[in-house]
Amino acid sequence: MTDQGKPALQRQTTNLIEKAARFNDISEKKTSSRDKRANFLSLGFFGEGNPSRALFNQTKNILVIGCKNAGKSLLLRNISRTCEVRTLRKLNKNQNTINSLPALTIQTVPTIGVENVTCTFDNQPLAFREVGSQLSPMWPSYFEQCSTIVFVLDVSNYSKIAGPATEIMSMLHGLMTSQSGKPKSIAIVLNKSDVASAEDVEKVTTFLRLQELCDAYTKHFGLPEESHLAIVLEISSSTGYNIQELLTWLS
Ligand SMILES: Nc1nc2c(ncn2[C@@H]2O[C@H](COP(=O)(O)OP(=O)(O)OP(=O)(O)O)[C@@H](O)[C@H]2O)c(=O)[nH]1
Ligand SMILES: [Mg+2]
Repeated sequence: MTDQGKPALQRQTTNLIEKAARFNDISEKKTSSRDKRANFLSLGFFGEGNPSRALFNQTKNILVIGCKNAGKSLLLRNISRTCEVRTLRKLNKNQNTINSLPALTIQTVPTIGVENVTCTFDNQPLAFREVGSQLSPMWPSYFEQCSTIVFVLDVSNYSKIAGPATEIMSMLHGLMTSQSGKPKSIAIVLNKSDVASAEDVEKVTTFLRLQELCDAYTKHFGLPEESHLAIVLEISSSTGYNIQELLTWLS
């Protein structure tokens, strides 16, 4: 039977099926499977510029520890703000860098117990958990639940530096001797670098042999230096100095 001979409804259906087949054929040739996934994801369900990471990236659990008043809570406030501003700027297709935020002047209160903060940096979900200094004997029990540890060290007062250094050594030793699977990433952040009395961070790093400790830790797990498994970073939770660098390393 010719097309003319077919009932109208059947003809229309055949046309539609042929059209759909042609469209698929063209789309198949034009679009690689990767592009197709990106197109699907860019439908806008997930908000940000490259949402595939938000969908496929697992949340990273980050433990934030350090002595009393080291600046852990203020660091988390600044991290939250930096993530929000960066996301907004990206959405507005403004700029990707955040250089000009005013210093954070909010007052923090000593953390009793545990404080959780979640945010997203470049579509990587991050879950921070600050465990207050009062719980320092229990820090090792939190190691298991995280992939990364940020140890905050206050470098504004030289007399306060020796205590945390011992904590860092015992933490690294504990992690090296534990049998848990994947090695944890470690950032030792030298905070309050904005304070006039702050020790020269290179001096602190050398004095406490922090870089050597990080290198030994990385080597212990058979990883090259370039893996940046353990890093030392000068920051200021107040001015935001190097917060973006820390977030880049974390994500
Ligand atoms: N100038 C300056 N002050 C800071 C910085 N980071 C923290 N502070 C101040 O140090 C004090 C303690 O900061 P927190 O963030 O509460 O310290 P913490 O480590 O969370 O303290 P605990 O929860 O008690 O263990 C606050 O008065 C902060 O404003 C910094 O980078 N520069
Ligand atoms: Mg706190």
